[in-house]
Amino acid sequence: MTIPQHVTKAHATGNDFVVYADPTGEFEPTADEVRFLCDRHRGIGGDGLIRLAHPRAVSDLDEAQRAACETGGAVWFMDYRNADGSLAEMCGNGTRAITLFAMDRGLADSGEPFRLGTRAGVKTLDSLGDVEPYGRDVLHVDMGAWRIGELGAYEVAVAGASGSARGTFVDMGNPHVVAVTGVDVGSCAIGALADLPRADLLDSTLPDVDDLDLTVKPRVSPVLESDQNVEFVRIDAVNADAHEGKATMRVHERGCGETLSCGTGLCATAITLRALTGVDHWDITVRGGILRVDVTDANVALTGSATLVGDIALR
Ligand SMILES: N[C@@H](CCC[C@H](N)C(=O)O)C(=O)O
Repeated sequence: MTIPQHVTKAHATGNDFVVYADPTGEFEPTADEVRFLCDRHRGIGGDGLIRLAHPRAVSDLDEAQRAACETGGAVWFMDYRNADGSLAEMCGNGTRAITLFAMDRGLADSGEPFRLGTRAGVKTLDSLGDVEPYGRDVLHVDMGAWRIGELGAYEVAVAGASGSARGTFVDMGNPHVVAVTGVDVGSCAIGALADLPRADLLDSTLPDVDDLDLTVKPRVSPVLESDQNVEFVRIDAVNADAHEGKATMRVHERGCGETLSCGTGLCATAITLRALTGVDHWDITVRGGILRVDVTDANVALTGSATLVGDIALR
């Protein structure tokens, strides 16, 4: 085994992880070990596995990535693996879960900003305590720079549903395609999807977000070589004067399937909604809770809770 005997189960708004600290760098997991630990029937169960290690102990990093950690003041690195054993560049919810874990283990100071290395650069986290409506142990993450592709350049289809939606590519360090599938006409100044300024690019004939079957991987065309995470979004409310909006999102993640929450997916969602509506601040409901996303031209910030569930001694 290249995993330690003691691991911890954690989650951040229902996006769940097996986590452990590896200060000596001797526990880099194999893909088989990740699949075993994340297996919900034969293992502990998780959408992914996170090893907290020093950058020099993460074998896939190149010198430039290690140097970026040093320059950015990141002593610790989030080595993230999807449940299927694949590596991912970034995990927004994972940054909060592993930072809470680091604070709990005395590896990070909850009164100070924590700089965490990731394959998508150094992220800075601040602990906010309990904050309504986001929950307990809320952390704010500066997720850094983002990039959006042409609006509606992809077609997204879902198993068992007729119709399709237009999807927009967003690079959050990891790849996302965001499909806006509807507007709650009751609570929006916008009357319908068709009233959005770029409606011609977004016309959706998919059912409501709540009615989609995401047990099967959605089809995205043209195909992305990187594969992708896919978000399905309903706009629930827009207050253009206050620059605030509310939305509901569901996600099918690359490397594990539907999850209750996806931090990078929430950021990709808010970035796409901002491009459509001009609104910068979004409260987004996912199956695992409510999170806040604040977007500027330069960066995007994610705010949400994290939870340590328990410590497990492996046999
Ligand atoms: N759940 C994560 C994203 C995890 C990685 C993703 N599945 C990928 O392969 O890109 C998040 O909270 O961002």
